[in-house]
Amino acid sequence: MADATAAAPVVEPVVGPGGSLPHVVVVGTGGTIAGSSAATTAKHYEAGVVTVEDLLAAVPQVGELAAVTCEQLCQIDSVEMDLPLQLRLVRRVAELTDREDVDAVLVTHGTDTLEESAYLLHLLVPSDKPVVVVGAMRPADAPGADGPSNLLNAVRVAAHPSSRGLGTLVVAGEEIHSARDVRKEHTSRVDAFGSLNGPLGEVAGGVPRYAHGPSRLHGRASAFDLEALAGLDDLPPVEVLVTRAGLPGSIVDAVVATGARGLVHVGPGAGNIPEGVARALDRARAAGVVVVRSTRVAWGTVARGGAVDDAGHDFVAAGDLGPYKARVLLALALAVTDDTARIQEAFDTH
Ligand SMILES: NC(=O)C[C@H](N)C(=O)O
Repeated sequence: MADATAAAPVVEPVVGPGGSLPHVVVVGTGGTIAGSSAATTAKHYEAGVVTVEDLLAAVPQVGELAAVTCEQLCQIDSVEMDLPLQLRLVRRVAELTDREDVDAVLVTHGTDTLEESAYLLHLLVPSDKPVVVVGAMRPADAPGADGPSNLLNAVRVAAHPSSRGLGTLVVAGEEIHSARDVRKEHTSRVDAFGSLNGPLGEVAGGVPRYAHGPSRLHGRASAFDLEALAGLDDLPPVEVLVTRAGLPGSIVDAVVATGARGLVHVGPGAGNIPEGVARALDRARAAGVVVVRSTRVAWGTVARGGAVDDAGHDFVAAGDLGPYKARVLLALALAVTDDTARIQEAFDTH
């Protein structure tokens, strides 16, 4: 299914003596959490097959925590996610959090690009209401499927008042990560996600417990205003270019020729750049392309003026933001400005 929107209550809430339960809207986008092994013989399983209503119906315990309604924004393997669809997701979540009768929004999403969609939500949704993104590593019909328990924990997080004001949260197993810091760091294990400085908190005894809050600006406090992007169906093109030993500068020129307005360079170590590539990146910069320097190393900071003279080249240093989130932030920044000082500030604070 490519694109459908439906809203129907699927889990009858059990209303306790204290009054009504929080209203959580679950927006389905597909992924392995909605995957099925029975749906294909050509590969291990097909992602994005089971509807979000059916996913929720398999976890009746959520009815004790929240009044849940569901809608299906799309039904895809998250490898197909792109910025136009991610913008649609952000706008839909913002509309929902704006509604008085909605207390929190939960997004089910494939894990492959979950961190990029979650980061865009984190930067743009102007609300203190909890926004939670959740996926799974095993398809819904696999033995030991992790989707149902992840979904239950995600509802626990979304429905709890202590989750307010923390931006977009990613629930993986018992862990609650900030969308800004989380990354998928394993191809197949159930505990596939991690954050440089650990999760914000965990679900223990059925309750979210936070050790600390998100480190950077998000939502209403971020420099980005969703309303200012009204009318934009896409963000400016930004490419990610990985340096390997002996990469010819002509590859950089070819990428620039595609019309890229921004380039995230993924270098070894602390974002190092070979001389020939640096000359090509200088040509790109002279042509108006904004160059962000990032690293192929899993974790750590690309410090401004560290491995490279960023001021001399007029490059932007990505800090500890990985290359794929750097692409998201640069695309968003380029929708507003070409000024590299302002873009560096955005990288330092978001
Ligand atoms: N575990 C997963 O969700 C992987 C799947 N390919 C997806 O991202 O949609």
